Amino acid sequence: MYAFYSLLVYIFYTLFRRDGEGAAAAAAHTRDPSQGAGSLPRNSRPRPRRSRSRQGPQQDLWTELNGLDSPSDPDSEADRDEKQEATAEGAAGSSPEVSLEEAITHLAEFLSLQLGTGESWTRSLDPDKAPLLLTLTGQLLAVVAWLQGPGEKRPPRFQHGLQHQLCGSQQTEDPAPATTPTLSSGGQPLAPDGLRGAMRGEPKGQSQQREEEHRDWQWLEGTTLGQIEELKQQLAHQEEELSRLRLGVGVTDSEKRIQHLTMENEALKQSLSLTRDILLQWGPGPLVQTPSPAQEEAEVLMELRSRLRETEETTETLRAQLGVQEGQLWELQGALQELQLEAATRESEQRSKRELRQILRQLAGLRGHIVALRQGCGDLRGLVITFIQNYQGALKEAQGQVCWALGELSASQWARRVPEIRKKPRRAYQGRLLELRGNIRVLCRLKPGSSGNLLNVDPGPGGTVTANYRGRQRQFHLDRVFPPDATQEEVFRELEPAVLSCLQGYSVCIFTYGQTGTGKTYSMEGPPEDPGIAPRALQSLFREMGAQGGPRQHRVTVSMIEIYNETVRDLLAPGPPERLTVRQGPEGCGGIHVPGLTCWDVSDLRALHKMLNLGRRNRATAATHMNEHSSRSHALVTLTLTTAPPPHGPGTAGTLHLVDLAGSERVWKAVTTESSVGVGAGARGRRLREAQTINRSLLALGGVMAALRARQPHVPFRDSQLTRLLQPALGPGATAVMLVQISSRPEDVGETVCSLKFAERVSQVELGPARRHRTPSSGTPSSPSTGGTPSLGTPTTPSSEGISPQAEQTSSSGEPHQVS
Ligand SMILES: Nc1ncnc2c1ncn2[C@@H]1O[C@H](COP(=O)(O)OP(=O)(O)OP(=O)(O)O)[C@@H](O)[C@H]1O
Repeated sequence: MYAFYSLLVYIFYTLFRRDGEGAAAAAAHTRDPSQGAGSLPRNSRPRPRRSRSRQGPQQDLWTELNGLDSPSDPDSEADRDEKQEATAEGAAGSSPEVSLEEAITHLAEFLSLQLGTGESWTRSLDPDKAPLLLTLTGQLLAVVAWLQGPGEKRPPRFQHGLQHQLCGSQQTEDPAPATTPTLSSGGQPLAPDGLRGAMRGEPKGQSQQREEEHRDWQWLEGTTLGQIEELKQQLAHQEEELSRLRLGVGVTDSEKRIQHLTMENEALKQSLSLTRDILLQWGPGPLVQTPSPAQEEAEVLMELRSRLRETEETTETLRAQLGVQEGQLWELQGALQELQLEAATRESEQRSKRELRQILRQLAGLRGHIVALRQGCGDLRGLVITFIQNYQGALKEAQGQVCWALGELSASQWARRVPEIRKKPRRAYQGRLLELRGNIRVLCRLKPGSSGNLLNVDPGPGGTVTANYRGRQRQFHLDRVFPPDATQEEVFRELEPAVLSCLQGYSVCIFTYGQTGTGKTYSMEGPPEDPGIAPRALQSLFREMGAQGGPRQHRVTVSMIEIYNETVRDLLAPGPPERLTVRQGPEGCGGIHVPGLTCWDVSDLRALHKMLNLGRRNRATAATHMNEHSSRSHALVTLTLTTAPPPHGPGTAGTLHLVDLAGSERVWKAVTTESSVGVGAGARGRRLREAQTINRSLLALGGVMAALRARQPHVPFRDSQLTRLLQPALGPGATAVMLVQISSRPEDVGETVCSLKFAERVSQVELGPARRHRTPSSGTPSSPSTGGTPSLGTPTTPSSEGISPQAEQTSSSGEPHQVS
C-alpha cells in the first residue's frame, strides 16, 4: 500500500508539474522522472503533495516502482539492481527514459500484485470482480494519461483501462449520450465523445475543444465522485464490521481482525483524502470549489464515534442506574407485599370488630326484650299476690279464733293428765344421755299422703331416706326417721330427754324445717286433740318440775317472737305486736340483746298455754293455695327454766327454744299457683316478698350451718334476723335438734331432696360438748346473767343466753303486768 501511494504521488507530481510548466515541460519531466528524486527514502511513507514544484522523490519512487514488478523472482531482483544502477546514473545526469505508459504498466502490475489476484494488469479485468480501489486508481491513471498528451499519443492500454472503468461505473449513471461510454470494434469499452475525440486528435476549434474538455472534466468528476461514494460505503461497511467485532469479548482473532480493519480503514481514509486533494487541485474551477466529502465524512465519522462513546458511556451509566433502580424496585415490591399483608390483617380485624359490634347490638336487643318480659312477669305476680291476699285476709280472723279455742281445750286436757304424769319416775339421766347422743341431732318425719316410688324410707334410729330424683338415686342418713304413720307421741318421746335437760341447765333448741305444708306446724304445735312437740314439752317440763319439788323451786318465763319479712315482732306484747330490734349482747358475754321484749313469768301449765295461744293469735299467717294454714313467718318460743340452787350447791338456768320455721318453697311455685286462683296485685306482691325473705333467711341459716360444720372462725350469724336470734341456740355448748318434715308426693320430690341435703349438712355440724349453765349457790334461783333472786311475781332480768325478757312480766296467774 505504501508503494501504491508513492506511485500515486509520483503520478500526481508529474501532472502538477505539467500543469504548472506547460505541456511540453511536463512531457520532458515525465520522460526524466529521476530529477530531484534522490532524496526520498525508500521505505518512507509518501504523503499527498499539494505543492506542484516539488520534484525530489521522483527518482526514488520510480526506482521503487521498477523493483516491484516481480519481488519474488531472483531475475527480477537482478533487473531491479540494474534499474537501481540506471537510476543512479540518471541521478548523475543521464537518467533513463521511462515513458508514462511504462509507468502505468508498472503501476498496473503493482496493483495486481497488491491485490493478490495473480493476474497482470495487461489482462482484461472483470469489472464485477475488480476492487473498487483498483478501479478508482485505473480511472485516475486514465485521466493522467489523457492529460499527458494529445489524443494520438495517449497509450491505448491506458485508453482501454479508462474506457473499461468508465463503462463499468458510468454505464447506467450518466444518461448523456455524448458521455456514455461505448464499446469499440474490438470489444473494448470506449471513452466519452469528448475524450474519444481528443484521443482521435480530430481538429477542432479552440473553444469547442475547451467545451469538450470541460464536459469530459464534468464526466470525470461525476465518475470519481461516484467511486468516492462507493468507497464511503465500503468504509461504512468496514466501520460496521469493526463495531460488530468490537462487541466481541475476549476473542483474540477478533481483536486481530479489528486491528487489520482499523489499518485498512485508515488507508481508505487516506486514499479518500488523497483523491479529494487530487480532485481539488487537479480539476478546473467547479472541481476546485467542490468541498472535501471524505474529510467531512471523516469528521462526521469522528463525531459519530465520539457520540457513540458518549452513548456507550451514557448506556453504562443508565445500566448502573437501572441496576440500582431494580434493587429499589425489589425493595418496594417487598414493602408493597408487607403493606398488602398488613392491609389484609387490618381488614380481617375490622371485619371481626364489625361482627362483634353486630353481636353486641343483638345482645342488647335481647337484654331489652328480657327486661320487658321481666316487667310483665312482675306485673302478673303482683296480680296473683293481690288476689291471694284478699282471699287469705278473710280466713285470718277465723283461724285466730279457732286456734284460741283449740289452745283452751288443750290446756284443760293437760291439766287433767298432770297427776298421772307425776306418777312416772324421775329421769335424771336425760342430761347425760343428751351429752352421749351428741349436741346436734337431725330427725326426719314424712307427712302422710300419697306415696310414690320416688322415696324409699328406712325408718328408725339411724334410718335412711332414698330419693330417686332426675334419674339419680341418692340416700340420706339421719339420726332417726319417722314414717308417715308415726304419732305425735313417738316424735316427742324422741325429743323429751333434750327437753327435760333444760331443767339441768342445758340450752336446747328444737326447730322444724321443711317445705311448705309438710307438717312443721303440725309436728310443733299439733291439733288440740293430738298436741305436738311444744305442748308435750311444756307438759313434760311442768311435770318434771313438780316431781322435783314443785313450781316453787323453779322459775319459768316465756317469750314469743315472730320474724316476718325480716321484722322482729313481740307476739306476747299486751297490745298490738311491736317491732323489736335485735342487738349484740355485751362484749365478752356472747348472745344477743332484744330491748323491749315482753317476758311472761308463768307458774303453771295453764298460764303457759294461755300465753302461747296469745302468741299464736298474734302470729302473722297467710293462707296459701298449698296450705291454707301455712304460717308465713318464723315463730320462736323461748322458755327459761331457772332452778333454785340446793342448800349447798349452785342452781341451774336452762333454756328451751321451740322454733317453727316458715316453709321453704320455691317462689315461682307459690306465685304461679296463686295466680291460678286469681288474687289481687297487692296480695301477690306481698306474697312474693314473703317468699323471698323466707328463703333468704333460710339460706342464711344454711350458711351458718356450713360455717359451723367447717369450724370456721367466723360464723355469719348477722346475715339475717333468724340467725341472729338463733345464735345463742347454736352457740358452743348448746344442743340443737332439727326435725325435717318432708313430703312423699312425687311433685314435691325436688323440695324433699333439698330439705334432705340441708339436713345432711346440719348433721355434720359440731357445736362442741353440751354445757350446763349454773346459777350461784345463793339459795334462790335467779337469772344466770344477773344472779338476782328468783321469785315469782318479781321482775326478771335480762339473760345472757340470748332472748331476754325485760319490759314486762306476768304474774303467776298468767296476767301480764308492767314492771314497776
Ligand atoms: N303427720 C300428719 N298427720 C296428719 N296430718 C298432717 C300431718 N302432717 C301435716 N298434716 C296436715 O297437713 C296440713 C299442713 O300441715 P302444717 O300446717 O303443719 O304444714 P306446715 O309445714 O306448717 O306449713 P307452713 O310451712 O305453711 O306453715 C295440715 O292440715 C295438717 O293437719
